[in-house]
Amino acid sequence: MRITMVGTGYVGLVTGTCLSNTGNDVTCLDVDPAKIEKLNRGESPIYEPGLDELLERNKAAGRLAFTLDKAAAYGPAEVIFICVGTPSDEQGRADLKYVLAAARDIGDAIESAEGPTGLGASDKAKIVIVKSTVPVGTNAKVRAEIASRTSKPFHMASNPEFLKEGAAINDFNKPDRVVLGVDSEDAGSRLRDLYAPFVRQGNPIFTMDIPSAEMVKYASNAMLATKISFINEIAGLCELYGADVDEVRRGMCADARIGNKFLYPGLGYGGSCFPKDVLACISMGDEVNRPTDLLAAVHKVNQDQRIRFLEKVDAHFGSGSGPADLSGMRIGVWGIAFKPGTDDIREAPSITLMKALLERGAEVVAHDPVAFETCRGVMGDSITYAGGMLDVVEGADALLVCTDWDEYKHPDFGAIRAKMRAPVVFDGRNLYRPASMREAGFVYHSVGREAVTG
Ligand SMILES: NC(=O)c1ccc[n+]([C@@H]2O[C@H](COP(=O)([O-])OP(=O)(O)OC[C@H]3O[C@@H](n4cnc5c(N)ncnc54)[C@H](O)[C@@H]3O)[C@@H](O)[C@H]2O)c1
Ligand SMILES: O=c1ccn([C@@H]2O[C@H](COP(=O)(O)OP(=O)(O)O[C@H]3O[C@H](CO)[C@@H](O)[C@H](O)[C@H]3O)[C@@H](O)[C@H]2O)c(=O)[nH]1
Repeated sequence: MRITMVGTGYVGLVTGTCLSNTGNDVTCLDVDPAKIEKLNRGESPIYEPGLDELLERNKAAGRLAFTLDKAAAYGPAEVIFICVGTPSDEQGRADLKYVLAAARDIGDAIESAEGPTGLGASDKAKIVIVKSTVPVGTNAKVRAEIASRTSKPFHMASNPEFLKEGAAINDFNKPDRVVLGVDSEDAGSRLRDLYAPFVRQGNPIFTMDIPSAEMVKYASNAMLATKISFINEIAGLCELYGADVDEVRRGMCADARIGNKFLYPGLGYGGSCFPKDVLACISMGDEVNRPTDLLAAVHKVNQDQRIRFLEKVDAHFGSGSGPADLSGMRIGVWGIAFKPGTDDIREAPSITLMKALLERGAEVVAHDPVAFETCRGVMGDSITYAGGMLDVVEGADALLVCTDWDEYKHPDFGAIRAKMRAPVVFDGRNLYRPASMREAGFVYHSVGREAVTG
C-alpha cells in the first residue's frame, strides 16, 4: 500500500517505519527541514530503542522515504496518516492548528492530483486518517476543511495511537488493540488489511464510528492518569499516617479487579500526552457545560505532587516555612527525561524541580543517559551536564532522583557517600529501600514512605 505519514515525530516516524517494515511503500512528510535532512542522512531525530536499525533497513530496501515536498508525498498516497502535534493552547484545549493546516494541504493535493479520486486511473478513494490525539468532532472538521478544497471523494478515519515512548516499536508491532473509527465498510476493510500483520496473535481490531474512536483515546489516557494521581494521593496519606505505599500497592494490586499496572507513585505523570490530554478532556467537558470534576482533581493532584516533593527539600534545608535558601549548595540530579527509555523532556518533572532549585540559589549538576541535548534546548547552560552519574554526586549537598532509569537502581552507595558533601537523597521514584538507606548512612526521603532522617 502507498502510505504517507504527515509529521515525523514520535508517532509519525515510528508508525511509518513499522508500516514500511511490513512491506508498504511509506513516505514521511514534515515541515521541519532539519528533521528531514537528518532522516535523509540516516539519522533519527529522536531517541527510541530499536528505531535506528529499522529505519536503516527499510530505507535501504527503498520502502521508506523522507521529504518536505507536499505534492510528491500526498499525490500518490492511498492512505494518509495525520500525525502532527496537538499541544495544549492557553486554555488547555487541544490546539488543532497543525491538524487543520495538514487538512488544507491534503485538500489541495487531492484536487490537483490526476484522476477522479486523485489516484490516476483508479476510482479508489484515498483514506485520510487522523492518528493525532484529538477531541471528538475533529475528524468532522478535517473532513470539512478537505471538502472545502476539493469535490473529489475521499474517506475519513480515526485511528488513535497507544504507543508509549521508550517502548514504541514493540507497542506498535504488538498493540493490545487497534481502534479504527471509519465512515464506510471500504475504509474499514482496507485498514484492517493494513493492520493484519500486527494482530496475528489474536489481539483485537475494534472497528467503530469515528466519534467513539476519538473518545477511546482520551478515555484511555484519562484512566491511566487517574490511576497515577490516585496512588499519589494515597502515598500522601501513607506518609502522614506512617504506612508504606509500596506495601499498600502490593496489597491492593493482588486484587485482580484493581490490577498491578500504572499504580507506581512518584513525581506525578509527565510527558507530551497525559498532562495535555487530561486538560483537553476537561475542556471538552467545559465546552458542553458538563464539568469533569474527577479529571480536574486528577490534574490538580498531579501538579501538587511536584510541589510536595519540593517541600521535602525545603523542609530539609530551610527554616520550616517557604522556600529554602540553597545559595552555595550543589544539588545533583539523576534523570532528566520524563521517563526512562526516551530523550523526551516535555512536561518532565525534573525540569520543574531543577528550575525551582536554581531559583533557590543552588548550583545544579544533572545526569541523564540520553536527554542532554533536549534538556540543553530548555535549560541552556543554567545547569551543569555531568558526563557520568557519579560526577553528579561529587561534592553534592543532596541528590535528587527524578527518572527511574535502570542504571540508577543499584548504585554503590558506599562510593557515593564518600563523594558527597552531605549524604542526603531525595528519591522521586522510590528506587531504594528506606532500611538500606539508613544502613548506608543516608538521610533519605522518598514518596509515600518513612523518611530516614538520620
Ligand atoms: N508521543 C507519543 O508517545 C504519542 C503517543 C500516542 C499519540 N500521540 C499523539 O500523536 C500526535 C503527535 O505526537 P508526537 O509526539 O509524534 O509529536 P511531535 O511533536 O514529536 O511531532 C509532530 C511533527 O509534525 C510535524 N508537522 C507539523 N505540522 C506539519 C504539517 N502541516 N505537515 C507535515 N508535518 C507537520 C512537526 O514538524 C513535527 O515533526 C499528538 O497528537 C500526540 O498527542 C503521541
Ligand atoms: O505507574 C506509573 C506509570 C507511569 N507514571 C508516569 O506517567 C508518565 C507517562 O508514562 P507512560 O505512560 O509510560 O509514557 P507515555 O509515553 O507518555 O505514554 C502514554 O501516553 C501516550 C500518548 O498518548 C499513550 O499512547 C500511551 O498509551 C500512554 O501510556 C511518566 O511521567 C511516568 O513516569 C507514573 O508516575 N506511575
